[in-house]
Amino acid sequence: MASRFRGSAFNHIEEQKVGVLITNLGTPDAPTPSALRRYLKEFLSDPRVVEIPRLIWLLILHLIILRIRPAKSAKTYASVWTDQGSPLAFHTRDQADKLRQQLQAQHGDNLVVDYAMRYGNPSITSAITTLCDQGVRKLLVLPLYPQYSGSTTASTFDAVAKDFASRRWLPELRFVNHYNSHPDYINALVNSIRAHWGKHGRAQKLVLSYHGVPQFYLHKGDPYHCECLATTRLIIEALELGPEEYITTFQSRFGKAEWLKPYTDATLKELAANGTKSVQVICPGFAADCLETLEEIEEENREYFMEAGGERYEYIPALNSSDEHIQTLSNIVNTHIQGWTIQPTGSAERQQTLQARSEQAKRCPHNKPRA
Ligand SMILES: C=CC1=C(C)c2cc3[nH]c(cc4nc(cc5[nH]c(cc1n2)c(C)c5CCC(=O)O)C(CCC(=O)O)=C4C)c(C)c3C=C
Ligand SMILES: [Fe+2]
Ligand SMILES: [Fe+2]
Repeated sequence: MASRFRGSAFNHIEEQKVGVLITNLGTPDAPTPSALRRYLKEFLSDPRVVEIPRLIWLLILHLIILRIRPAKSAKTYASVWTDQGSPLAFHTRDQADKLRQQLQAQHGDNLVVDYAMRYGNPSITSAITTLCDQGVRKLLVLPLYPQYSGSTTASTFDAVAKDFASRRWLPELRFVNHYNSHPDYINALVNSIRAHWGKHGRAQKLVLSYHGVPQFYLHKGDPYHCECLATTRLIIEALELGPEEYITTFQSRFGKAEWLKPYTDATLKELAANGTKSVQVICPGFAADCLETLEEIEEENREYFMEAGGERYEYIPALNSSDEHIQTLSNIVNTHIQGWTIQPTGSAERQQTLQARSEQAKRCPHNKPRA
């Protein structure tokens, strides 16, 4: 009888490894309407992302949004696309490569690192399968969302749980909920702002812009808004900024409902109209540069500010795969894997013994694939 549970091609007790899976939101495979349609369909069908009655939403999504938005979004994606693909894809890949280097230098190669996207590719299921096939029995998932939100963090957990529901032998799981006030993360942001000031001087106003969510998510208990404000508070305390020298805003509004306020675009227009001549914008909720920072903040909002009378507009890039960011992520991982034994890589001789046992173990019934 075919089984509904997935087995790993091979994972034997001898080969227990620790796996670290970093994830981000996801991005289309290409800046084309068809790739965008696929991506937006998966993303916007997630009930964690859009919380309006299912039937009504599915009608709006399929009859209106998926007919109009893919072509429009494809154009904006094309404006930030690189020869390495979508910025979010290549930054996340690069973060995983550097984090792997850093963690394996410390723990050896019985700790493995991979990355996945909540929507699109590489999927969470494909990454968990790759990790389990390598012998991972203890899995740490680190979503690269510093601030917790049901629409992002919890949705990532849902995808892991959905994958686990079809897996026979579950790895032990740990999941990082948030790191919005982690001292290393705050320091990394503060140092990045200071480095920018060192090169360009200060502006009149520091704008800390976070991705928005519908306002009713906050009223229903989502801690996202508070976590953003906490991140801001810790940054401005470290920089010793006064109330007139910074502002927290929310960007990337979608649809007609009210989202968290103040809106980034309206604020920048207002600031310029009221005489602020220079601003520096940082997006402390984005671990990597992506469409929402490169196109919306760096291009679109610059235009709004300059057209309304602003004179100097600077975007301070996301932490991406800077050494300090990788060190921060590595410290977060090390905190969360405490108590998990990672077997040393061992000598060539030990490797040979393990290899021989692996061959033997492949004949062991509980290691047979049960696809
Ligand atoms: C429709 C509702 C949306 C909610 C709620 C939402 C929350 C949310 N998103 C991010 C991070 C990212 N969002 C990105 C793109 C993006 N977001 C939405 C919609 C919602 N986001 C859409 C429709 C899109 C796609 C772009 C477009 O068509 O306009 C991205 C960038 C992805 C990329 O490919 O570069 C990120 C990152 C967070 C952190 C968040 C809630 C806290
Ligand atoms: Fe978004
Ligand atoms: Fe709040």
